[in-house]
Amino acid sequence: MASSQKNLSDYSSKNIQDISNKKFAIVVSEWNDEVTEALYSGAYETLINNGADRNNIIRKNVPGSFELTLGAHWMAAEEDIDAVICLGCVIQGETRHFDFICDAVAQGITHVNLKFAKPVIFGVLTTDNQKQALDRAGGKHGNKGDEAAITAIKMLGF
Ligand SMILES: Nc1c(NC[C@H](O)[C@H](O)[C@H](O)CO)[nH]c(=O)[nH]c1=O
Ligand SMILES: CC(=O)[C@@H](O)COP(=O)(O)O
Repeated sequence: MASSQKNLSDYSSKNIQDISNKKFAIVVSEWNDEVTEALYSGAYETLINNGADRNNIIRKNVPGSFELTLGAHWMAAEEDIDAVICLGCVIQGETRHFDFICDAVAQGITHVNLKFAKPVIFGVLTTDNQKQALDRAGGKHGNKGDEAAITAIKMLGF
């Protein structure tokens, strides 16, 4: 279902467990930072609004989305981290570089989930242009950062 049919910020708070003692790492790509900062704000506020302690939210930056995998690996390896949220924005350019980055990040983050058996959330926008990205970073289609945070919370209640 396209984001135009299901707002990224619409979620049910039913079955949300107590996360006051859960520790979250948010790894944020610096590429397209107008978008990724909006994603971070959404994720952070959604964690707080659902009961997370602000002292239990750690932010780490990486240069680009390709580096999200290693950043997520380092954070997931920390014993006291319960979940990792990866936030990035990959926008199509003139070449196939977009395809390689998107595939590498999706595969890489999947691997970190399985290696550490911890929720490592793929909060990465992969868009044709900046407008699509802004629409999904607090615009008309909601905020993928909200979605990523709720996904982390729900996985902790698995
Ligand atoms: N073009 C985008 C990039 N490119 C940079 C890569 O993510 C990576 O940092 C570089 O290849 C060095 O390893 N990154 C994004 O996050 N978004 C883009 O649109
Ligand atoms: C996703 C990218 O790496 C892309 O923005 C780079 O642009 P280009 O494909 O024009 O080199």
